[in-house]
Amino acid sequence: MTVIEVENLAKRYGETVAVRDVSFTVEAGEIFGILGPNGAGKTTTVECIAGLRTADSGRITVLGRPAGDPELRARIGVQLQESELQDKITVREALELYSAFYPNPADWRELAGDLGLTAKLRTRFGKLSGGQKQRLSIALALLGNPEVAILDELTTGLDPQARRDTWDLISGIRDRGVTLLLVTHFMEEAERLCDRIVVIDKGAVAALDTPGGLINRAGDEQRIRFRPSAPFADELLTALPEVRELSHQGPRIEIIGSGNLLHAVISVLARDGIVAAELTLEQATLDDAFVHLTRGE
Ligand SMILES: Nc1ncnc2c1ncn2[C@@H]1O[C@H](COP(=O)(O)OP(=O)(O)OP(=O)(O)O)[C@@H](O)[C@H]1O
Repeated sequence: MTVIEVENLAKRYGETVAVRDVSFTVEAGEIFGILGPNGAGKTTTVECIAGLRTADSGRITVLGRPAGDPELRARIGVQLQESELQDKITVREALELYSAFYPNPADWRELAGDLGLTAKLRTRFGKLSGGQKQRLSIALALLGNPEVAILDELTTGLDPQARRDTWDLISGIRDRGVTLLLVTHFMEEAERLCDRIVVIDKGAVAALDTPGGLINRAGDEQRIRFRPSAPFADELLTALPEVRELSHQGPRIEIIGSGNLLHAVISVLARDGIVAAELTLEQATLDDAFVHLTRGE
């Protein structure tokens, strides 16, 4: 079932074209990522989906209704960038206050427990750490028991451990049947969490694929480095169809190639009783794919 449908979305602020032409669909139960460089139009896109901004043209439906429909308010949970609360409000007060906005709120105590906030219920917002603030804003986005949650840059500013904890949390939210739309700058995050990713660049869709599919577009090039246990003739390896380049770097050898490169190289060396010590293999990453897709004009 399609949960979010965006068709030819366009939005400008005065002279600035924030979104030129964006289309994609999100299916029920997916974790769908929006990736793109600064100013690409990601936040504008999700704000239009959440009904917080009106599109200039194009069509957006969420759960079969037009974006902005009042009926959607309780069915979409939104955690947006810079959703700062007042410094003096306590965690408990914020949770109670937001609960009152919804007809069928989740049990805020349970949510606070799931998000590791129980010990902080009496703490004022201004005294929370970055990670705790982030977890509270996720809790507030989930208070209404939404069917769709929109999370914008949810782990920006978090340390690596807090980021990993948040990833586990997001997977847990999906397991409850919530469809998730994530805006992120972190490739590793997108790769780990998202079923599919749309890359937006300069207000338009640059690519839409699974993380693996995007990586494949960056090319199949691989780089192997190792120290051979005994000298051998370069031709032994350069004759392989998988090998494109071979170079010597002191005692180490670097090979660039594609296909089943590692297996081909190791098999040939093994035949001559040569061991490849200190072996490393580099493959294209989502970072490479991102740069490849959004590079220059
Ligand atoms: N309220 C606004 N008024 C005027 N221009 C805006 C406004 N909001 C965004 N813009 C401009 O629209 C463009 C797209 O901004 P948007 O915030 O949607 O991009 P983004 O991809 O979310 O960027 P970032 O990754 O930096 O958050 C940018 O050029 C931005 O400066």
